[in-house]
Amino acid sequence: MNLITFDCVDKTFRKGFWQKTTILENISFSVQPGEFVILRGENGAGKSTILNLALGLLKPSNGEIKLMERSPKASNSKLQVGVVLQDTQVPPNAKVIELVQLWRSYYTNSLSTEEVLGKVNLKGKEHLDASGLSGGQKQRLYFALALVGNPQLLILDEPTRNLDEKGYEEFWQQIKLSHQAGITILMVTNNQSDWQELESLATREITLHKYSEAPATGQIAENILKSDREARRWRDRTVPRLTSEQNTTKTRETTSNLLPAMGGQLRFEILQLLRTPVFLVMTLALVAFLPLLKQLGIQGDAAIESLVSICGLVLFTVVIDRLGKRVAIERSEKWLKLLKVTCLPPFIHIAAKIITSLLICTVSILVAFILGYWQLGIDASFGLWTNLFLVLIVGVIPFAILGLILGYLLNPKSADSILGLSLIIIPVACGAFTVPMPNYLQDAITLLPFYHYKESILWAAGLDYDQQIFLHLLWLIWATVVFGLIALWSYQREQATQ
Ligand SMILES: Nc1ncnc2c1ncn2[C@@H]1O[C@H](COP(=O)(O)OP(=O)(O)OP(=O)(O)O)[C@@H](O)[C@H]1O
Repeated sequence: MNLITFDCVDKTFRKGFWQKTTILENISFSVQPGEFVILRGENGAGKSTILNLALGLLKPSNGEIKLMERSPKASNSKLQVGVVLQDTQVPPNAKVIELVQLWRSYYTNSLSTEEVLGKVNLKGKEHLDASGLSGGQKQRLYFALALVGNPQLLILDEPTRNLDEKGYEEFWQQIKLSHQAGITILMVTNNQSDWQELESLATREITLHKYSEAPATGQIAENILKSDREARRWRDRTVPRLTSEQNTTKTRETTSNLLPAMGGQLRFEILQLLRTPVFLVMTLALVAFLPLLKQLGIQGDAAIESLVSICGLVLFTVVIDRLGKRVAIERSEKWLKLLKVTCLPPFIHIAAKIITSLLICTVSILVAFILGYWQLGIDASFGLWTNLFLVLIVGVIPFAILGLILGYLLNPKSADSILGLSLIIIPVACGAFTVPMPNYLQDAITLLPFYHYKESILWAAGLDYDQQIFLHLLWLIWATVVFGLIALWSYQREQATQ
């Protein structure tokens, strides 16, 4: 079994609208269990591109790539893979221990937090803000995250960058132990001092030539440094082999960890939310406008109508803005890239974000209802409040998914402008404010999911609506399915264009 297979792979990048640049052409190689492979080459030759392709972060222009005998885009291909890449970031407001615990929740066979922090000597730094760590400490943290899942394969891109002398020695100590324990390693390094260590460890060296300077034999040249038998003898000298029973356990334990991963991701999102409560405060501030309506003498049906309009607007703002902008920022800050090289399935990432936003929505609706009852004197039955709550919260799900789509497709600046604009256009389109418009525009509006959300809310609130509730609910279900599929596609597309 090959752990990594590249079969006749080409990679071109777009340069401007029309032009394309070829970076890799006809690249074939494989990495087998137990190997320690060095990938070297000049700056810009395409080494990181090869690693990004191997991890499914980029799509090959031609050819086939397999990671652990699966498509590298499938999250379960990374169940036994630990990764340190260049150009990734930890999120702001997350502590070292929280990141390690988050990673632990993804893997069934994970190491304990203590063990993994001990391996990279970050003990005592558990409660520090991860984004505030020094460059070398961050590099140790990335290595810790790579080791957490107890991987069989380590993919490391310039892992010794920024390490001080002590960090460097500790890193190589861990690498030796990992390799002795049978972990396969693919490492990219241009650091000259690494070569001293690599001389005794590496089993194979792959040299990558720049596409434009490649010899007739092709872009890659392989050099065996240690025969298979020699490498195995070296490992056998230092570690006892796994018994067949231990081997079976290891294989059995590599199924995905969906529920704990969902729990871990949710806990992490909620912590992030509580540490940056701007959204919660802003949302509550908007809802707190309700008592003003009392001063204006608004009562009865008009009071319910105002209440549901404000709720709809607040919910829409929360899901579109929070999800869209947050995801766009996470992408540009390369935090998403760090998540994508784990085995976290995309739907868990998407679901955890949506659920946290729905939590903010729930708090806002409850505050609005309490104010409606207390300040505006809305005396509705328990059944009506419940029905209204359910329609408000369930009906906003397609828009939450739409927010995610925008976040995956746009950069933070464009996301900000488009989201800002939509917050004006959509309420007008839904009739929250009366603006004269031609008939054809009014007809076109009935095709928008926003219109169906508004009509469903009016129905739930017992107000005047167009008597087509099943049609509206069907439209919202249809929009959820279609937006859900587009969200998964845009997540994949984002992977392909990073
Ligand atoms: N997403 C991208 N879009 C366009 N060009 C890209 C993209 N990613 C990489 N490149 C180009 O591909 C080439 C190879 O880049 P890559 O980072 O793989 O090289 P490298 O061998 O890892 O370099 P280094 O040793 O400096 O890290 C570079 O010319 C780079 O500009």
